[in-house]
Amino acid sequence: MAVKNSLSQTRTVALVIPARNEAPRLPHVLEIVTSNPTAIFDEIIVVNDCSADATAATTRQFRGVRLVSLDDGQPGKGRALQAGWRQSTADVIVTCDADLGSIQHEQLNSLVNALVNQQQLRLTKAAYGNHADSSGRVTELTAKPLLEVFFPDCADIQSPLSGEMAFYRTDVESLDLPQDYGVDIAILLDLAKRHGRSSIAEIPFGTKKHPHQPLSSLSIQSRQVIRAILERVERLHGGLEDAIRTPSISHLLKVSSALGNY
Ligand SMILES: O=c1ccn([C@@H]2O[C@H](COP(=O)(O)OP(=O)(O)O[C@H]3O[C@H](CO)[C@@H](O)[C@H](O)[C@H]3O)[C@@H](O)[C@H]2O)c(=O)[nH]1
Ligand SMILES: O=C(O)[C@H](O)COP(=O)(O)O
Repeated sequence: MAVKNSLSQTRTVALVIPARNEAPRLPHVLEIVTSNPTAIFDEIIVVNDCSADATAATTRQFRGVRLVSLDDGQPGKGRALQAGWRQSTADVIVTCDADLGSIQHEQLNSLVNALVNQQQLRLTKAAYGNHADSSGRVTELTAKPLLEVFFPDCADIQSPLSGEMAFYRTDVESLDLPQDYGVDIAILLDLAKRHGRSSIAEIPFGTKKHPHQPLSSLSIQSRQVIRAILERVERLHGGLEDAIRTPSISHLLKVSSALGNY
């Protein structure tokens, strides 16, 4: 069921779903991705990330879905994703959260179709909502402000933290990625650095329906996202000191002094 691009090159596609304690929500996502005849996945891999619930048993109920189980007591979304795609030889990897109430198979197909048919693209990502009030809290309060300051080329990305993405397996295999929630923004920034901002495209996915974590959990997630961004400031800009001399920081200082007038 591999996908052909406009040059009739055949690409194999794997869907990787990281799942930690997702037994109640995973069946909805798996029903959608396994039941549609137009789906383009050669394999579907669920990575059960140290779950304490029936995530593994739930996955086994779906024929044709491969289960990768991590049970060393060191969970992390980034390492679950990487464990998933390391089990695959597919050309294209699609990632999708296990808890999405809003996912449609056409949306995942469109990530792959855009990637393989537009030669300049190396990463396609879901874009959710269309204004700050319909976006995520970590996205608006942590990721976007930091991107504006340190990576202004990427500041227009609507959903930099979306977990629904498509990319080439060989492209990400050589990246040094975080093991935690920093992984999505790290993939974005590393591929933007390697191939340029124009290699990334967002695909509208409408409104995201997913469980909302309490602030105490999002605070941890936020720290992980900050660490991933600052590590890239260090690696890509040569440290904060150099980044501070860039026009984006002077812009920020102007903005903050303007805000001081209120
Ligand atoms: O240790 C973990 C934590 C999460 N997950 C899975 O990863 C996915 C996303 O986790 P979730 O807690 O639902 O993330 P959100 O709070 O919705 O976070 C958003 O923002 C994160 C930070 O950028 C992204 O990683 C997510 O994909 C994105 O949905 C889900 O399938 C989880 O089961 C794991 O496999 N291991
Ligand atoms: O994507 C995000 O910013 C976080 O996952 C939080 O999302 P929420 O505010 O929709 O719960």
